[in-house]
Amino acid sequence: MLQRLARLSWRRSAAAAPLAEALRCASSGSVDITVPLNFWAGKRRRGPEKCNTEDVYEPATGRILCHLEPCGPVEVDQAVKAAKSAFGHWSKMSGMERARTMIEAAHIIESRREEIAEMEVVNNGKSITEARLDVDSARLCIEYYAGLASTLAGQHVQLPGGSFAYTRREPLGVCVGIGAWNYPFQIAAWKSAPALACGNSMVFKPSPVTPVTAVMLAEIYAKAGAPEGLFNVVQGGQETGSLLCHHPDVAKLSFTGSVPTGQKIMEMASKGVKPVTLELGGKSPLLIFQDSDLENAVRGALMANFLSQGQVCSNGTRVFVQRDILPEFVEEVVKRTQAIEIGDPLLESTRMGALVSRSHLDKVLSFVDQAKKEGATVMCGGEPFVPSDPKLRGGYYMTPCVLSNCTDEMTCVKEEIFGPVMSVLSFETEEEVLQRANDTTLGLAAGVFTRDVRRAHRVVEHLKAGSCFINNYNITPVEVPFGGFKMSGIGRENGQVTIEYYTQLKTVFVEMGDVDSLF
Ligand SMILES: NC(=O)c1ccc[n+]([C@@H]2O[C@H](COP(=O)([O-])OP(=O)(O)OC[C@H]3O[C@@H](n4cnc5c(N)ncnc54)[C@H](O)[C@@H]3O)[C@@H](O)[C@H]2O)c1
Ligand SMILES: C[N+](C)(C)CCCC=O
Repeated sequence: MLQRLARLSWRRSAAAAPLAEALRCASSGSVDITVPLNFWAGKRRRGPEKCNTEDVYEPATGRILCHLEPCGPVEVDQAVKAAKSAFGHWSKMSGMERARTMIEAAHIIESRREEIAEMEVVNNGKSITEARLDVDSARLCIEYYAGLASTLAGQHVQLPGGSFAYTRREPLGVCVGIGAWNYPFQIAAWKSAPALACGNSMVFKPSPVTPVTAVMLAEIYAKAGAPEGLFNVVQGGQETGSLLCHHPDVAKLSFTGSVPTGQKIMEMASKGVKPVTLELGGKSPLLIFQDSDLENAVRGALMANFLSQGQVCSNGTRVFVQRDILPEFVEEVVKRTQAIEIGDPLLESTRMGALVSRSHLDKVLSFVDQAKKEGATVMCGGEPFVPSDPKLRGGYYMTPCVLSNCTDEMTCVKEEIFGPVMSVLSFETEEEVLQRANDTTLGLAAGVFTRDVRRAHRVVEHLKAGSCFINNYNITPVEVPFGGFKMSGIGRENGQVTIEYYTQLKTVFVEMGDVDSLF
């Protein structure tokens, strides 16, 4: 199935790139990608002729998957020019017309769901079950903003003497999207869908670690009838990213990634006074009160920590459990964590695949070592994992880890680990846990489990976080805004409010009488 779908899809691009034969896809360990991964003005394109290519790995096996050709100033400029030209046309279309193209793109994503999900797995290492949900979220986001495209409207304001003013919600122009590696296809869709719905065009730069699927989205928009240059992909790392941020024809920057990079993006944006959306890291608290439904609290804690091998910005990695239920909670969480099936991410039975890279795996494991040194107890996991299948032996696997006896000063409790490591802390009172939960510079998400409805709302009112969950965790319906407080970010993705981040308001005064001049 995988082989058939991958061949078909890459053959479709063969007219533009006779390199499609190079892709032989069957299962983990058998994919080679040699088709170009840059895309602008309607076509896949190679990077600069003389560039230092970078190896891209398949996390499940540790094999080289493809070679990244980072774009330089010439290519970035070509992509931005293409986007600028598409903007001229796209921004003049009605919302209904734009919606038609976007809905068609959503249909194509639906029909290619399996193939996109498989490519995401091959490049990112997450389980196929999760990758399918990510593709669904991307599609739903495009459908949702297609629905909003025709609703963009201004206000009419009556003024004295029959004069009036009205406001127009106008697109910004060429928007730049820069993505992280943990949700490559979904991030590309979460950024492009609202941008395009509002009449903007986009140049998107995926993480150099996961370059493969954003370009599939570019092909899909093109196939759906988008004007050439509407959604472009340039590959590369920080140099390419910074060329994009500084480009004078770029009107807006939307970034998903770490706090230190977000700070640099904001600095670069300040040079051109460009608006920014920043979706940054987190170290989110999950509060479990003793009156919780324990089964749901345990499920919530697992969802808050182990999706995508723990590489999720919103993860609730500081799990505060009220003292009376701590032993029972830890026992159950550990039992379920030990039962998580780790292995080939393309197998249906796998629940945890490989971390994204060797260096990231080493970093996560070093956090576990540090936690031990600082006095935390490893209740389970935290070790490298070597699957029995020989082809997976070079992959980047580890056993999911639960740490107990954690205290607020420990590194594992203070820093974003971005791996499958849950830190469990105990607390006595609501007041105490709120103070400790908020004692961080970050504020992406937070959760509370309790059966007491009044406490639930009282607690979320005091939690300083952009996304709060009551009796659930890590669900992100696209109709609902997502984003952080404090150093976790600026602006929101998803929901109606995001329209405001991809448009600007023009006010028009209309005089119906004579000019009342003071001179
Ligand atoms: N809040 C959210 O929605 C969200 C979602 C996913 C990931 N994240 C965060 O992302 C981080 C992990 O992702 P990462 O390691 O890819 O982050 P990162 O900051 O290292 O890189 C993110 C992107 O920025 C680019 N980049 C790096 N330096 C740049 C520069 N100077 N100028 C322009 N672009 C530059 C990278 O090439 C990449 O595409 C975690 O901190 C995680 O919490 C946040
Ligand atoms: C879909 N999730 C799991 C909530 C992830 C949102 C994006 C953050 O990394």
